[in-house]
Amino acid sequence: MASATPPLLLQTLPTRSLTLSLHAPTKFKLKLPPSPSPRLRQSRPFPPLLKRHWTATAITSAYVTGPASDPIVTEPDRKLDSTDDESSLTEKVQPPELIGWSLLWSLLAKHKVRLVVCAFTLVGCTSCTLSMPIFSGRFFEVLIGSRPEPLWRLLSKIGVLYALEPVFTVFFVVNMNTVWEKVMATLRAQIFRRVLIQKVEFFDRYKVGELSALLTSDLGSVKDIVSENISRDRGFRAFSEIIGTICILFALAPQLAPILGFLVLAVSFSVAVYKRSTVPVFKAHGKAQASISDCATETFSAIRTVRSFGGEKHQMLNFGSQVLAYQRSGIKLGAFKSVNESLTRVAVYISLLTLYSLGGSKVKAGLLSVGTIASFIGYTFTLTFAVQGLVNTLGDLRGALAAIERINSVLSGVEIDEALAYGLERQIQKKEIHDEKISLFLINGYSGQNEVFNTHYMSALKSASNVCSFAGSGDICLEDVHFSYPLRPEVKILNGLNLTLKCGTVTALVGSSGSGKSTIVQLLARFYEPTKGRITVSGEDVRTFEKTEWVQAISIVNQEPVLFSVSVGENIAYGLPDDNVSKDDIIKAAKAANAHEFIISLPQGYDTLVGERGGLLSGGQRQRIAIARALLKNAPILILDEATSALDAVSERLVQDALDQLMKGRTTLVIAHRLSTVQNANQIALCSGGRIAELGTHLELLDKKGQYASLVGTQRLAFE
Ligand SMILES: Nc1ncnc2c1ncn2[C@@H]1O[C@H](COP(=O)(O)OP(=O)(O)OP(=O)(O)O)[C@@H](O)[C@H]1O
Repeated sequence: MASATPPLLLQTLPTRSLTLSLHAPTKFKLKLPPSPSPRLRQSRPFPPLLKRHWTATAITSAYVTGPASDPIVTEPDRKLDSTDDESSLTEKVQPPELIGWSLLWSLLAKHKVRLVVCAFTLVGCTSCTLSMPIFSGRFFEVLIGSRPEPLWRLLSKIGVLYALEPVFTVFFVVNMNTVWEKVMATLRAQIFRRVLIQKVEFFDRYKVGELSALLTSDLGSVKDIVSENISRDRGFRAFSEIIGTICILFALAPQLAPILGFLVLAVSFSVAVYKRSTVPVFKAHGKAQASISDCATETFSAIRTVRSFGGEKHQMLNFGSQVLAYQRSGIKLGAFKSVNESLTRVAVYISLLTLYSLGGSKVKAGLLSVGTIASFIGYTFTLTFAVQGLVNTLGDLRGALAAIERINSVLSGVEIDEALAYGLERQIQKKEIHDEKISLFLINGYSGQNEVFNTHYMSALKSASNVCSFAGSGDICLEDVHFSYPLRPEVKILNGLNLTLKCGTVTALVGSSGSGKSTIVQLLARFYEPTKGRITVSGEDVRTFEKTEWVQAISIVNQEPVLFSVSVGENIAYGLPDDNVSKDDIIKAAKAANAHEFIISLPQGYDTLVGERGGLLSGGQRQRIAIARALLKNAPILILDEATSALDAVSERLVQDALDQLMKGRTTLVIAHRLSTVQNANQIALCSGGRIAELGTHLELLDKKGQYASLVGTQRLAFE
C-alpha cells in the first residue's frame, strides 16, 4: 500500500548538505539553506497542491545552473516556506515575461561580430548618403564656374561615393538581416516550447488559432521591425540620416538650419501624434484578420462535421461576416493612411517653400552660395524621407511592442506545467549540443527560461529510470482523489474517489455519461493533477516522477486516436520518439496489432502518408495503428478509453484481438460501453457521484443488484 509519508526529500533530510544519487550515475548535490524553516519540514507534500503564485524567489532561484543541468539547490524556496501563510501566497507578483529586454539582449549578444560590422557599415552608408547633396552643390558650382575644380575630379569623387554606398548597404543589410533571422528563429522556438509546456487547462482556455497566431502574425510583427525597416530611409538608417543631416545643415548654414530643423521636427511630431491616434484602428484591423483566420481554421479542421450537417452555407455566412468586418476596418484604415500621407506631403512642401523663399533671398543677397542652397534642397528631401521612414518605423515598433505584449500576456508563465518543463529541460540539455534544432531551444547564458522550475520541488523527483519498474511491479491507487477542472473550479467532478488498479490485471470503469470516467483517465495521464488526494504507483506519489518520464509508463488508446500527417511507419514509431526504431520492430508491432496486412496493401506500404489526423485511413485502421504504437511503446500501464466503441463488428473483432495482445501483463484500465468488454475484466468499478460506488466482478456486482445491475439491465442494448 501507499506510504503515508510524503516523499519530499527535503522533509526527511537530516543534515544541511548531502549528495543524492537521484539520476545514476550523476550525483546531485543538494545544498540546503543555512537555516531551514521549520515550516518547510511540515509543509504539504507538493507545491501543485498549493495555490501557486509567482514570487521574486521564483525568478532568482534558477534550477538549471549550467549545461550539465545538475539540480543544485542554492536558495530556500519561499513558496514552500510560506505554505502556511496564505497572505504571502496571495501576494501578487508579476510573472516573468517570455520576451523581455534581457532575453533579446542575450540573443543579440551572440552575434557581436556581425553587429559591429552592421554598426561600421551603417556609418559608412549613411556618410555616403549624407555626402551626396554636398557633392551635388559642388557640381552646380563647378558648372556655373564659381568653383575652381576640374569637373572630372569632382565626378570621380561622386563615382567613388556612388560605388561605396551600395557596397556598405549590402554588408549592412545582409548582416542585420542574418542577425535578426537568427534571433527570430530562437524566439519562435522559445515561444513554441513555452506553449508546449503549459498545463492542459491552458489549451482549454485558448483556441488553437489564437496560439498559432502568436507564432505567425504576432511574431511576424516583431520580425518586421527589422526586416521591413532595414532599407534606406527606414529604421537605423533613417535615424542616423536625420541626426547627420541636422548636423550638416547647422555646419553649412547656421542661419537657415534652425528654421528647417524646426519644420522637420514639426512634421515628424505631427505625423507621430496623428499616427498614435490611429492605433485602435490598426488593432481592430489586426483582430479582424485574426477572426478570419480562426474561422477558416475551425471550418477546415471540422470539414467532415460541416459536410455531414450541410453546414457550408452557415460557415460561408460566418466567414462572410468576418470578411466584411475586415473589409470595413481595412477601408477605415486606408482613410487614416491617406490622411497620414497627405499630411506629411503638405509639411514637406511647406519646408521646401520656406527654403526657397528664405534661401533664395540669401543667395540673391550674396550671403549663401548657389551650391549650398542646392545642397540644402537635397538635404530637405533626405530629411523628409528619413523622417517619414522613421515615423513608419515607430509605427512598426508600436505594432511589434503590442505583439510582444500579447505574446507575454498569453505566455506569462502562470500556467507552466513545471513537472513537464523540468523533464523537458533535462531531455534537451542531454541532447547533442551540435544538434542545431535542439540548440534553438537552449539559450546559453540566459537563465530566464529556466527559473520557473521550482528548485526544491524538482530536486525531490525520483530517478527517471524507476518509473517503469515502479509501474510494472506495483498497484496504482487513487487515494481520496478530489478534482474540479480548473476552468470550472466550482463543479466537483471527483469527490474523494478511491480505486486500486491491481498490478497486471484489468479494471473496467463504468458509469453514466458525465460521471467522470474520462476525467480519471486524464488524472492518471497527469494532464491534470488532483485538487486533493493523490495517485500512487507502488506506493509512490506519481508527482515524484518527471512527467516526461511518467508518460513512458503509460499508454492510452482512445476512441478517436490521433495520427500525425506523416507515414504509417513514422506514426507507429512515435511510440518511441527518441530512439531510432528499427523497421523490424515497427513491423512486429504492426503484426501484433493486426495492422500489418492492411498496411502492406497500402500504395507505399509503411511509407504511405496517412493524411491530416490520419484522415486517409478508416477508423479501424487508425485504431490498429494506434495500438501498434502503444505496443511498441511497451508501457506497463494501459488505458483503453472506449477504444472499440466507434468500430463496426469486423473492425471491432480485429481491434479487440489486437487489444487482447496489448493488455497481456499490463495494468489495464478499460472504459467501455459494451458488456462483452467489461464482463471479462478482473474487477469492475462503477463511478457515480464523484466516487467509486460499486466494485467487484461482473457476477458479484450483478448479485448486488445495485447501480451496475440496473445499468446492465436498463442499458442492455447499449452494452451488447
Ligand atoms: N476540460 C474540461 N473542463 C471543464 N469541465 C470538463 C472538462 N472535461 C470534462 N468536463 C466535465 O466533467 C464532467 C465529467 O466528464 P467526463 O468526460 O469525465 O465524463 P465521462 O464519465 O467520461 O462521460 P462519457 O461516458 O460521456 O464520456 C462532465 O460534466 C464534463 O462536462
